[in-house]
Amino acid sequence: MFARSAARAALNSRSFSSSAARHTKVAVLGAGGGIGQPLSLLLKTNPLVTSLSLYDIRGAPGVAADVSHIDTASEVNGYPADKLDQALEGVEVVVIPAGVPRKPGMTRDDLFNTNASIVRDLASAVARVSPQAHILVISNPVNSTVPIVASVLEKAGVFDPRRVFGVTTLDVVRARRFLAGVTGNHPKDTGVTVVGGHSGKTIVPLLSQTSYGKGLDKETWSQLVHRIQFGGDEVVKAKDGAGSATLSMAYAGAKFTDSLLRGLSGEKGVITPTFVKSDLFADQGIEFFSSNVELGPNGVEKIHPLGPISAEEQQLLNECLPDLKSNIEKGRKFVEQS
Ligand SMILES: NC(=O)C1=CN([C@@H]2O[C@H](COP(=O)(O)OP(=O)(O)OC[C@H]3O[C@@H](n4cnc5c(N)ncnc54)[C@H](O)[C@@H]3O)[C@@H](O)[C@H]2O)C=CC1
Ligand SMILES: O=C([O-])CC(=O)C(=O)O
Repeated sequence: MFARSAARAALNSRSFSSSAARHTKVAVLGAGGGIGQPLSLLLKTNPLVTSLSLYDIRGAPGVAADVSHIDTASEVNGYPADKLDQALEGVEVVVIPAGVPRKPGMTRDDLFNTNASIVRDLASAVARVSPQAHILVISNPVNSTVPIVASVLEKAGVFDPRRVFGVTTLDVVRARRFLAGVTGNHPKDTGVTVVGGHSGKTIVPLLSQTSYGKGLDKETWSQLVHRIQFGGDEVVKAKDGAGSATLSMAYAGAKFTDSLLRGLSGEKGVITPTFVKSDLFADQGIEFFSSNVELGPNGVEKIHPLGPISAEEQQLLNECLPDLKSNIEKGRKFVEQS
């Protein structure tokens, strides 16, 4: 009897302290867009989110009114173009899908001219209003927009490399799904670590590290790698001018946000690839790199090394690094010259 009531008391105190630790206010900047709307919906269903702040230069109050009727505990507020600072007040996690998407024939780098200044200005507002926030960058080109955010925060004197993330989760989601399609297994059994950056040849899937991926014949392997690297183009082509991946990206963005929130709330062993400031290839002048990262109460807790990779994967990595370096430098230079 005593043991049971003591156990119940312990449970109650644990749930009290964990809910106290989990009062997380999350902002979505670009909430009215193709990604922003379903992402806001998915975040509304996440019990780790207690308050959702939806901002866009177009349509956020409408999205917020709609999403706010969903019967989960979190509160939702929408903010129009001139209320960015209010949207960011007290926010701990900021997810940024603001910016233009690709049309057929464009590379992600072709988005730089429009999206660089959008991301720079949003990052400046975060630096001013909620400098402690964790920033999750979805806007492309991620290889450049993440360095832009870092540079803006550095200029403002508030950069903490543990709190800035490029969301590369869609590459991981695709790799898992496409590998399952090839092997006939359930995707839950075909997890793949994807490293590097988030565009074309900078996306490097480490299939040799998975039991289902390492036995593939050469032809199947190279088709699979190509599909993972250029999965975004598949969607851009199929949408035929109407944009790029939005629904799968919202899923991936919600998945990564959930991982971060679990880490922030003290869960151990939350490990996922994300594009962060990293020492892994710093000796080659590459400041940011996506690899498995352990997430914890402070954001990035530990950056894992790549682990053993095959000769073919080493070749992919060799092709990734020069492009990644120039994408990063382009982002850095943009803020220097702003
Ligand atoms: N990291 C990744 O894996 C992926 C990234 N993306 C990128 O995400 C971005 C958004 O894509 P979509 O949602 O499809 O585009 P979209 O055009 O449907 O939505 C973008 C939204 O951003 C808003 N916006 C523009 N400037 C803004 C500003 N200064 N402040 C706040 N909001 C602003 C627009 O009003 C619009 O509602 C694109 O750059 C796209 O390339 C897309 C898919 C995957
Ligand atoms: O391909 C695009 O432009 C959007 C994107 O980043 C992706 O789907 O991976």
